[in-house]
Amino acid sequence: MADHYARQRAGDGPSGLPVLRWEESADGPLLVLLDQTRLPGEEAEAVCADVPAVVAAIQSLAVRGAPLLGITGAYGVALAAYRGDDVEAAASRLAQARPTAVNLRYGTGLALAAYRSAGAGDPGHAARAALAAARELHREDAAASARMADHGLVLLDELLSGGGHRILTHCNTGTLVSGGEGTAFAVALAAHRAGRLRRLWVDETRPLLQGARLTAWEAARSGMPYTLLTDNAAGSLFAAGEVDAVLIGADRIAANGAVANKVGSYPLAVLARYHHVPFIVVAPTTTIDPTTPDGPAIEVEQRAADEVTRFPGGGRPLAPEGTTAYNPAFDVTPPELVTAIVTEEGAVCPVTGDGLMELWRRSHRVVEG
Ligand SMILES: CSC[C@H]1O[C@H](OP(=O)(O)O)[C@H](O)[C@@H]1O
Repeated sequence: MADHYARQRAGDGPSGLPVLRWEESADGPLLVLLDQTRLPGEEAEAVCADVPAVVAAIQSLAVRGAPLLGITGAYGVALAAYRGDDVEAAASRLAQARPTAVNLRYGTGLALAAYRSAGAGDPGHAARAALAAARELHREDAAASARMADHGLVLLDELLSGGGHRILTHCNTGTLVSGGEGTAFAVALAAHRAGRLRRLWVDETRPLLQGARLTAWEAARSGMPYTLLTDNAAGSLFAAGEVDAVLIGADRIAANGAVANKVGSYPLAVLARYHHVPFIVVAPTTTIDPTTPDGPAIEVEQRAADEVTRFPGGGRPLAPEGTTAYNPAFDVTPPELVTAIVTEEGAVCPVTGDGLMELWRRSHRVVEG
């Protein structure tokens, strides 16, 4: 099976490349991804002709971010169906490619349900049904992103006084994680467009530096007033009174409102509580998992030590050979430290399980299988 391969596109300034697209080629369909491991220096594409290539792209974070993982998983099921592969096995591999972001399981489940309901009698029809489901999820996420931006800006204006908001964000939650303009970043972008973003503080987000590499790139493209900081510097910003609110995304939200998000989010929640700063999570309802009761039940992905012991991208050593490393991709913030959760259906503030489930029920279909 071909691994995903890079396809250079002539860089013409700020990227006009789509984050993800389905392409019909003479040899069959392709899933073409903006390779996020190459940003910000290169705007290159990872071209996936089969599911192993899609799985490799997910596991290498060439494509990443909970909502986009769900969309990618759905297209991956369609790719398997068009290729005549074992679609059930492909869906299982895709759903398990990364364990924490529930969207991946949800997106593959949607496309698989569409494929199954089309029936085995006409494989072409079943493949088209899976692709249609992926495209609908893609459209729905774009719409959800816009609605989250609106709800999030209203909440920010309610919680904060004055006109200029100083927002701290962690990891990357913009167009690179979404069918639209993202989750938490989309709220900051809406504040910027409304003239109410005084500063976007961007955590670099060790070890893979999604903040430095991706959020700074997106903020620059959008003309936002942003400043990069090391993760270690966040505490002194709070102490200096320079943070009005924290805006972050999520990879899985448990039924009681516990939030799994990029490692380093939980310390920010503790800092925010100590300094009486709102800690706001922005995520579509597809990130809420009613089957996960609480934070301890969330499986946290553990990643390779060399992401910590080497410069990003497998560069030269940062630590002596043989150094072991603790490298969880995420941590879990308990609901009592979360000021609000903003979804496309509205915000829950304060965070309660009942309030969260009400938002989930407003938009969620039950996915069989
Ligand atoms: C709102 S989805 C973005 C979410 O996903 C990131 O994780 P990763 O870069 O490993 O995919 C991070 O947790 C972001 O908050």
